[in-house]
Amino acid sequence: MSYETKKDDKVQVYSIVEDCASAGYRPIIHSKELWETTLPNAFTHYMKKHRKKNVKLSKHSEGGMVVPFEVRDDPEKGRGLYATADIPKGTQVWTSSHFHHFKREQDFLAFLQYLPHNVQCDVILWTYPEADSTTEVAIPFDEGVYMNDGGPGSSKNNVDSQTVALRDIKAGEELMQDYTEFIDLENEVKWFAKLRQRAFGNYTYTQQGAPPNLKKEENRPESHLFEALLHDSATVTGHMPNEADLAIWNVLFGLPILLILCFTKFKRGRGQGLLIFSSNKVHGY
Ligand SMILES: C[S@@+](CC[C@H](N)C(=O)[O-])C[C@H]1O[C@@H](n2cnc3c(N)ncnc32)[C@H](O)[C@@H]1O
Repeated sequence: MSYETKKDDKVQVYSIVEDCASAGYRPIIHSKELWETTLPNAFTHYMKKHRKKNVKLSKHSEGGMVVPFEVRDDPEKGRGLYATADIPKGTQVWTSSHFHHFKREQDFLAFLQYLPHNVQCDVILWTYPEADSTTEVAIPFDEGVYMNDGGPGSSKNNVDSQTVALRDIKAGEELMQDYTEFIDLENEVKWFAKLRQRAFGNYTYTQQGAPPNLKKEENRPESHLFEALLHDSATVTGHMPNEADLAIWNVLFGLPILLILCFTKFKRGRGQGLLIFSSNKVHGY
């Protein structure tokens, strides 16, 4: 869908998704490719073309989550971060080497242009308004974006606003923050609130809770096979199904089926084509 905004009194039209909550957006557990390639590439393209600057982004290995963790999909909260080892109180759990800020709507929209729609929805979900600014929003390009909110003042919060463990955290516990410590719910960045509203309707940070398609499996219309893969094998970091895994699945299962179908079709036909030719050879014609 198109999204119009004004820059220097000229109307600019961007192709930005506006209907993530209803249009079948699938919140998948992403492979490392998203953090290491897709998002950095989109950002460097945007900087080069729109800000006329070349940027050199820090390597993914230089920051982000710095404790052992896995990403799991919770039916209520969507994706979340879980400790896979005990974390002592006072440990830094995340560092901010991949943090990006956008002050202007047109910059954020220009950046989104370089992303597929599904990822645009994720980026809009993960971006948040800076607490001490009325114009600026921020997003890290790493798995830190999966950290959920434990609620204001709740004992579920075990990570503080500086991303330090507030108490000893046991392996298996979800890592949670109090969003109100770094998001100013009273003074949301207006241009971003509008964009988020267009993408997710009324499901905002102020109404705690995930958008319906984050919450319920049955609202995710696409492939059950992929969903099953996510749940069965994707919870441990480093063992998530990525594009390469899916390509192997396609070759393993798709190719034999395709060959059988082609073979049957050609055999019923007039005996032409590569498959019959090789089958002729096999049978010694
Ligand atoms: C930074 S993202 C966190 C990761 C997110 N769960 C996901 O699947 O990508 C923030 C969004 O997660 C959801 N969320 C965070 N904490 C939640 C909670 N305690 N209960 C329900 N939804 C929550 C809300 O939709 C929020 O806007």
